Amino acid sequence: METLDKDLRSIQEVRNLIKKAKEAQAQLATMSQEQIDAIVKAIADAGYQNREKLAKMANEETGFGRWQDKIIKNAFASKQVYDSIKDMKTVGVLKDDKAHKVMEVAVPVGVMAGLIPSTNPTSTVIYKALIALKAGNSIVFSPHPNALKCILETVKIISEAAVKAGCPEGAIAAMTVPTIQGTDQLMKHDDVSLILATGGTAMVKAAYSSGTPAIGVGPGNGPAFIEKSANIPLAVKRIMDSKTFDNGTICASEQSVVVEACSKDAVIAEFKKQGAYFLSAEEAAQLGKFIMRANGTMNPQIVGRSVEHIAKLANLDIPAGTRVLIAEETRVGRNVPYSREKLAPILAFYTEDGWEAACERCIEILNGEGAGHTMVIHSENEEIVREFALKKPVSRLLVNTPGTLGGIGATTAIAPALTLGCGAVGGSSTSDNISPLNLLNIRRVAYGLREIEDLAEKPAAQTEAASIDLGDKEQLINMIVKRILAEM
Ligand SMILES: CC(=O)SCCNC(=O)CCNC(=O)[C@H](O)C(C)(C)COP(=O)(O)OP(=O)(O)OC[C@H]1O[C@@H](n2cnc3c(N)ncnc32)[C@H](O)[C@@H]1OP(=O)(O)O
Repeated sequence: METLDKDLRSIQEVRNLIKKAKEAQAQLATMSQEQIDAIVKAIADAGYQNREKLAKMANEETGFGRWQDKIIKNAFASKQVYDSIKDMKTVGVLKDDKAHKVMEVAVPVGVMAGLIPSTNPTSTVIYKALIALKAGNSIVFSPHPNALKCILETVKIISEAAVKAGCPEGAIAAMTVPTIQGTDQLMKHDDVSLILATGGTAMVKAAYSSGTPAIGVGPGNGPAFIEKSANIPLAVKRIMDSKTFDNGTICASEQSVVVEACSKDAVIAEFKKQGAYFLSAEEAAQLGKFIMRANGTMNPQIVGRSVEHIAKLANLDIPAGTRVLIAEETRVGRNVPYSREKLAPILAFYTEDGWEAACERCIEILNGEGAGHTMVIHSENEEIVREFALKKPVSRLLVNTPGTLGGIGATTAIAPALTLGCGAVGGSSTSDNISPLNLLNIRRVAYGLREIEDLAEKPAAQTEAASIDLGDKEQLINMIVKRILAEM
């Protein structure tokens, strides 16, 4: 009875939020680029100013990650994302190609639904609000229930700042009673035009099945291949820094390391030197039981947790100061937990004979889970990087950079984003790092350049066409019939 009541309240709330968001969007649609940009700047400034408070709230509420790193994530989502979009033209005429007589006009999609994960809650709200508003849309958030408080606080802070900068009330809103039924209603509502879904596989699938256009992010599971020409200490440092960043909660983070047999010893020695602990077969089996839940999905008990926490959970005795746990693995599959996505400081370690075998292993891992997402290669050999680029089922092949920060565009020049498209192979409509340009439609105003008869290929026919009076339908049909008969 109580659940039913909660569901009804959630559905009713969603309907109200969508109604207001629709009215707000109608006003946004009349605003100039300058007015929209002022709102977007206010959101970015508010997110940045509150980065520490929101980071601490997210960490405290979810138990995931490290608040120190969440500050960096909030700063990234506000400042770096803002810098990358601030000069983007997103309102009115985007392009006017006088030579080809085609003009492009931006058309906001309307009201958006934003699903927010518990792993990156506050940063994802700031990021999604920025890109939605920059494209002239309003957005209603569906918070992951385990991160409700910090998500609502973020929405409050940025929406108040936006309203002060001229944003209509209701353009940025969040469900305060998040239930599956309420979120379902949000995703299926006729007045919602686009869903931006980041979260667990089930929620992303629900978004795709809702009948509303959706941009979703499938699971990541990126391997990092250390090719023999790589600078091993630097490659290991980047992997360690990446895997420990916010305790591994970002989906572009490395999930396994693949090395060639010839450099195995050197790589293991370097990992140990930098604070990794290689689990024995028994220890790996013991910890392996905690990686997945019975239903085959990632176990929240290990997600975003420190090595000490995970070791205690699995009753492992590991050296103090260990930063990452590594298990040697030779298999890949749904029932091989180390070969799956582990948003925690845990890595699988594969050894292969030569780079071609390593290449095949990376493909096998990605086809097992994470196809279309991201992988990393550490190499000084351009030829091998090129070969990898041609073959891998990923949307981002990162080279000589940490996966976590490279994938989101913090240490690379790809678009700064916290929603990373996984392409068709990953069940996504785009392989882009999502930016405002993915959240608007383009109306093309195209002038006629030639008449129908100019489309005929044969010069003779063109001459004939030139002499036809376009108003004379009979003459035009006769000419077309004559041409068809001539070609038979
Ligand atoms: C760029 C990036 O880094 S994006 C990273 C995004 N990736 C992820 O978040 C990783 C995928 N997430 C997960 O696998 C899981 O969410 C975990 C492991 C992190 C956390 O697991 P849990 O806390 O059990 O959360 P889970 O997502 O399974 O959802 C718990 C419940 O909340 C519900 N729920 C989740 N999101 C919502 C929502 N937006 N609205 C309503 N209900 C929701 C789920 O349906 C589930 O309900 P149930 O218990 O009745 O089945």
